[in-house]
Amino acid sequence: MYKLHEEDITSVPSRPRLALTLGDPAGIGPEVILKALADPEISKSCDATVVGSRDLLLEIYTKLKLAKNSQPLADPEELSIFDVPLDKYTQDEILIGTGNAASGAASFAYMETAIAQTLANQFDGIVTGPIAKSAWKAAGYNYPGQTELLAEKSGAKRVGMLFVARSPHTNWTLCTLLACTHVPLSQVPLVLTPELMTEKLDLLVECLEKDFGLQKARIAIAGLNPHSGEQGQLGHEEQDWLIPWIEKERKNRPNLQLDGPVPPDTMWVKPGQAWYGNIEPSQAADAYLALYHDQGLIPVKLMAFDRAVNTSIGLPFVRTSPDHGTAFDIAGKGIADATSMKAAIQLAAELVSQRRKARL
Ligand SMILES: NC(=O)C1=CN([C@@H]2O[C@H](COP(=O)(O)OP(=O)(O)OC[C@H]3O[C@@H](n4cnc5c(N)ncnc54)[C@H](O)[C@@H]3O)[C@@H](O)[C@H]2O)C=CC1
Ligand SMILES: NCC(=O)COP(=O)(O)O
Repeated sequence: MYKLHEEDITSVPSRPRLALTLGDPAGIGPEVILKALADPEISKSCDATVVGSRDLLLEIYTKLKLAKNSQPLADPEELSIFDVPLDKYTQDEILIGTGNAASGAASFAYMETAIAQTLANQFDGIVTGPIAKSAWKAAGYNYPGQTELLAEKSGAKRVGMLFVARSPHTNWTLCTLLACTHVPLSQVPLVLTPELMTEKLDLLVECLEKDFGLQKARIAIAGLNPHSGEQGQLGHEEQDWLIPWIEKERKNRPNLQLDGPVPPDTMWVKPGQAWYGNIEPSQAADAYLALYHDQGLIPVKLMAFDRAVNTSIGLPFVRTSPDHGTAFDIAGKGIADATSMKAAIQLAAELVSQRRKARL
């Protein structure tokens, strides 16, 4: 269904140059990067440069090697590393398993470095290790997430948070865009507007065309309230603006199939069936537009927590990230699963190749 294939990576002259930020060094970011780069399939898919503190990475590597049932790890001595050294005070304050001001300052510095280097054309894209927003805040950086920092530094006016996951059962691809992201639940109905929805739909359509080769996509759009408001009985947003907005967009975009507002609980039945192979993939939509963070991410993580990729769309370069967070509870134990980080690296490499080809 989608045009992306592994051979896309090898048919371009040079391998995609990817910056891999360590994320919060107190979390599992360094571990999943070292595990991912130990896999030859992953390391050959791109020219990877780890952006982070070399000394700290060596220290974490040494500890992880001693962990029980230690899985293969790339040796930092053999990796390309863009060193972001930390002062001794900051390095001493970093405690594996606890996000704090020091770990937040470190992960922020890695991101700033990777973004600056990518804007200076040293990299084609960034794969980010997970950070803790609270650690950024403790370090004095008040951003809701990495996406917002990326948008600000790159000057992108519009940005979208898209989760992409390929089913290991059927190879079907689940694409879920969040209309609003790090917004408290009480603010969601206030933040959602027809203008915001149009912006997100534009981004999604551009991405499906440019990155996934889909010109006539079918997109399912969730309702906000139970049963999409049950004709106003269980909430009014659908009648007030969501249904009129979808009808207007249907008229404006005749090449798209826009379903919705789909009752939010049943919206995920078909993708679940397509994911597990219980229906033909063609019966599911090409992409799902969820109205808020948990409406989209609970089903994505139920189906694909081990392999979904958080993809920023609308930036001037490729950015992907695993879907999981810092997992402080297991950091340093050597048990973190690197599948989502591997998928994030592979997808970034594919997207870079796809965009290069589109420019030819
Ligand atoms: N892209 C990013 O930077 C993201 C950052 N976060 C941040 O991470 C921090 C922790 O968030 P949580 O909600 O606890 O989510 P989390 O994803 O860090 O952890 C949730 C649960 O899943 C487990 N887990 C997560 N990744 C795993 C892996 N690769 N292998 C094995 N088990 C894994 C953890 O041990 C934990 O039990 C928060 O500060 C949050 O803001 C959360 C999601 C994405
Ligand atoms: N739940 C997604 C998430 O927290 C990722 O945020 P970001 O750091 O990629 O902006």
